[in-house]
Amino acid sequence: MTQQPISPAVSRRGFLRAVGLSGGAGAMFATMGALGLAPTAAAAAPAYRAPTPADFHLTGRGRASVVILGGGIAGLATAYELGKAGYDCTVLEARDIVGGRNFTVRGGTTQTDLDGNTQKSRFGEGVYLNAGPGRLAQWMVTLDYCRELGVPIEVFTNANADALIFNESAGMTAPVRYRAAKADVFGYVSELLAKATNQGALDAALTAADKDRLTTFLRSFGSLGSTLGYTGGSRRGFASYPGAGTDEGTPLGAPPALSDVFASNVGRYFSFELGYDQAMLMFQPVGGMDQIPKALAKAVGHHRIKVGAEVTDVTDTGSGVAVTYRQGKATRVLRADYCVATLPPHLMARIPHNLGTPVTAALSEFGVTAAGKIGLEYQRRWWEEDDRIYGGITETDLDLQHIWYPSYGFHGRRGLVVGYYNTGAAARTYSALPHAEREARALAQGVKIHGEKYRSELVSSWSQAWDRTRYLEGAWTSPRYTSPGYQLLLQPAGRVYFAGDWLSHEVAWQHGAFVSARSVVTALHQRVLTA
Ligand SMILES: Cc1cc2nc3c(=O)[nH]c(=O)nc-3n(C[C@H](O)[C@H](O)[C@H](O)COP(=O)(O)OP(=O)(O)OC[C@H]3O[C@@H](n4cnc5c(N)ncnc54)[C@H](O)[C@@H]3O)c2cc1C
Ligand SMILES: NC(=O)C[C@H](N)C(=O)O
Repeated sequence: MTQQPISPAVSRRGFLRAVGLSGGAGAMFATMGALGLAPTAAAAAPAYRAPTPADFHLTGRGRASVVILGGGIAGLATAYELGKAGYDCTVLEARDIVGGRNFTVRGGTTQTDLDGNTQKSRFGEGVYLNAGPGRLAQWMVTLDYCRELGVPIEVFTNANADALIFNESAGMTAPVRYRAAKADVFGYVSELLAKATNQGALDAALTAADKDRLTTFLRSFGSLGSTLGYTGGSRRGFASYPGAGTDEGTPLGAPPALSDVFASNVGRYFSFELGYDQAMLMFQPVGGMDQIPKALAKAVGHHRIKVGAEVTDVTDTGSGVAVTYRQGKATRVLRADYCVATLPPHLMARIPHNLGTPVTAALSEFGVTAAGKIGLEYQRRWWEEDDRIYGGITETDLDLQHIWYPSYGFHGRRGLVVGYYNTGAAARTYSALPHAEREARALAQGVKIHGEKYRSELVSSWSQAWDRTRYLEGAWTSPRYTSPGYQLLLQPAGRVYFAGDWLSHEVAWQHGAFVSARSVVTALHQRVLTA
């Protein structure tokens, strides 16, 4: 595919065009008209309803003690909600910090993995890596907890027309901007469909009026000419953006041939930003994702949370629970009326208990996905200065998979790029390497996209291999929703309840952990009130 320059100069007019404002409201209504959506038709649309119940309160006071295994989001949310209703909660967390997979790395963070390798972060002041969760959709209950707990949020840029696409296996030797790639794919697809429509290929499916409306829509959607051909245009962007006086700018030029555009396979990334869970606007807590568990822990009360406390046995005594845990050199037993276990299922399955073999079998059913991230700290924000990329994601077919540019600290001195965020086999390829080799591999690949500065301007790095992380051993799990095992774990095993994102339909999202916790808290409270 033709190489396109990626760092043209920007002007205000170019910006307005880029954000779709240059045509004003008239252009918007013209597009609505093309779609058959006259402003009056919109009035007939179903009334909007908020998607999820937001705030949560248990009614009535509960007088019981509860031991909560795991201080991730599900464990902390359980302690928080039960605590609000009067319960006496204690959280046992094996790591030396709360948050679980919600883990933010800053300067000074240290971690020893399952292989005994220790990293110590040298990130500078204000630089951080959200090694686990990074983004929140607006409908997620996670945002309600941010509001309730006073955790400020800011926009997380999940899609950016100025970010890049690089498909090495398709023969690309340089990246293309999303903007140009979208213009070309939308343009050619529209051209084909418009011409097929015009030639009668869709006559069986479309009335004459439908054909007119569809053609009008495709003209605008694909930026087609009067003969329904796609020939590029300003939508692709400029090599030099328009300037003062007589400077009309230098457009990127004609698009590659239709066949080359499809062969480049850039279109495979466009559906991502349409996902109900990945669509813009998305959000992140200001200062790092771990502001959420920090705020939860503060609200629960630090005296109720034991860190460095590894649970080693769970026994339902009939009249209560006895949980054995190791803290430092000591082994202790904590007794309570009830227990809520929020450890990852594959780890809970290994802990001795008397809850029955069907419970162990059900816990063992979950498949575990690997994922990894590397944070690359640079001495200057070259992606903003040189490449004009302010946040967002570059997509690749390399095993680094995704590069994330930061949605915080714009125009600051230093900054951090997520140099890979990969899952599955690609993640395991990296997790099998020591940190220095992960870094070297990530840099060798990133150089193909951003050039030698990607290597030469690096200051420090941190890599997180979730499958090699103690007390987690995976990024997320795959529930078998219809299996009797999954159904079994939705019920308490005697006095022991289970919670976590793995017991929700939003696995790999904190939302799942929160709603699972709410569900268990509700069931437990009901039982206590009616006992
Ligand atoms: C790479 C990655 C990206 C993600 N991206 C997003 C995102 O963008 N947005 C989003 O909302 N979510 C995201 N998630 C998912 C999110 O992190 C999880 O859904 C959520 O944090 C799960 O919380 P949890 O409490 O259910 O589980 P966990 O966080 O797994 O908590 C379990 C806790 O149990 C502890 N534990 C384990 N063994 C023991 C033991 N023996 N004794 C005591 N304690 C023990 C663990 O240390 C841990 O703290 C991502 C996750 C990963 C890994
Ligand atoms: N792909 C996923 O959904 C995992 C995680 N929730 C993320 O947004 O990165």
